[in-house]
Amino acid sequence: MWDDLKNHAARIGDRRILSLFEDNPNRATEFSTEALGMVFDYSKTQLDEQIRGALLALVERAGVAQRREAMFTGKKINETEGRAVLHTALRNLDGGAVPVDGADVMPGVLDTLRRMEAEARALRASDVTDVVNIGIGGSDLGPAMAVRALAPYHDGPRCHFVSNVDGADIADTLKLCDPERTVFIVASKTFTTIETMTNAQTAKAWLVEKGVSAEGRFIALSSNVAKAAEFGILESRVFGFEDWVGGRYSMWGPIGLSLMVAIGPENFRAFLAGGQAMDNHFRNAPPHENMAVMLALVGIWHNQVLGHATRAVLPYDNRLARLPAYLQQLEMESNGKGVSMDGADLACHSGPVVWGEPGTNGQHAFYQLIHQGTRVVPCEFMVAARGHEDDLRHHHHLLVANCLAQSEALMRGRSLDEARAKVAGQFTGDELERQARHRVFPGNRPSTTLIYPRLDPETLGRIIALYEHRVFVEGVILNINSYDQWGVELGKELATALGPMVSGEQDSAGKDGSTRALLDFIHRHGG
Ligand SMILES: O=P(O)(O)OC[C@H]1O[C@H](O)[C@H](O)[C@@H](O)[C@@H]1O
Repeated sequence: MWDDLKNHAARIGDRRILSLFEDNPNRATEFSTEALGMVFDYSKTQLDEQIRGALLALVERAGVAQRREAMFTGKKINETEGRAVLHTALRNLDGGAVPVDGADVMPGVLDTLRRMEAEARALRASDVTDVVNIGIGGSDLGPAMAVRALAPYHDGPRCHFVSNVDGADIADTLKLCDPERTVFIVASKTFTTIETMTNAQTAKAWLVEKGVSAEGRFIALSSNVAKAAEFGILESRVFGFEDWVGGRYSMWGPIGLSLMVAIGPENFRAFLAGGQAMDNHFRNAPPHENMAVMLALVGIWHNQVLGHATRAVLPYDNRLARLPAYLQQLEMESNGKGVSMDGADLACHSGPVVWGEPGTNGQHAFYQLIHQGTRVVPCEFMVAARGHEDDLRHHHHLLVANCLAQSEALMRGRSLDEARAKVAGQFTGDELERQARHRVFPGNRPSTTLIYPRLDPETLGRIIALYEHRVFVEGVILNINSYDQWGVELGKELATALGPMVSGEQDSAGKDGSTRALLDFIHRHGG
């Protein structure tokens, strides 16, 4: 199968993407997927009928449909941790029963959702002005991204996000808060993560220092209810979730509490409904009309087949500024693995490096490399037809024009002849030639565009669920367990061992020369 795809790559050679549009006037519709009011346009890539067919054969051969049913029905597809993968249950608002080990998880899910709603309503009605979410990774990136994304719906208390163990993070945040009117949400699935526990203790100490009782000022979001109680958080303010919710998939449940406080329970339900609608689409649409499947296949084509090691996520939607960071965890922690399900070396490359920034800012920074660098960076553009600022429609028109211009420029490029014509009035002879070469754009660079009406809560839910399912499909095709993260363990172990060496309680004997020299520098400079 991979050979088949490699043969297609050889067949197309340096074929111009633009010529595919000339050959087929319906290409834009035939090579895009429409679902739930959004369009995923992958026509500005090299995909043709045959390549799409070969990619769809991968879906069939990997058993994506069977694996998908196994996920939705609570089978323990996270095999290295022996867990089901059921973040979809958290948004299964009007769906049926979801069994894990023979018991329906839905009554518990809906009960927790109602408790969260009561808590959010109480907080929104209280004199609390600031809510600080203390969490990291999956207990931070989702709500932090979404609170920013849905700013136009934010009518609750201010929300802050403290994640880094760097004291600067919490210190800068606490400066903005009134201790009498601040509530801390300690978000940690395990309730053992050192960064989060350290920040939570610092928050508690800050309240004490300010003469404010910590009682009633802390809420816990965790699957380790016992640990949360040990920290002194009232049981009624602990919102639990089960081990079948992975950290980076957890914003749909209790980890989303800060978002619910910000935008209100109704809007949060709309976000969940958007996710659920994408689940239904993913579960029911045939592969070639399935947005998540096609998004995954385009990714596989660019990364595993053509060998482009990175992909850029470029939202032309400033409120999605944290989406690239969110997707970095979602995609790279899920599919950044070198071993397949059965423990063998992966037969192809793992998932790509994901990076990006909102447009148009990125254009004035790194797009130079995207247009003229020697490596190809497949770009994933995202844009809303309409913004929220109706009185600033001219801004939105410029934003959209830039988004469309970039994908067109990447595809079209600028030939040497065109470049010569650009500088003909300024230079002559060899100098004209030299100057022209600098102005050539190779073009033929692939991009996709996800376009949606407007970034409202439901649409955000659809987009996030879409990317979750894309990761799932890529993971199944690569035969990766997308739901564990053993690769983060070693650094944590070594950090624990290094702690006393940094503080000077223990000497650094046995460490490598570089680590010892760095420790030495820190000690010499008062660290
Ligand atoms: O929610 P927590 O248990 O505190 O975990 C926070 C994060 O830390 C870990 O190191 C994992 O790599 C992440 O997947 C997780 O989201």
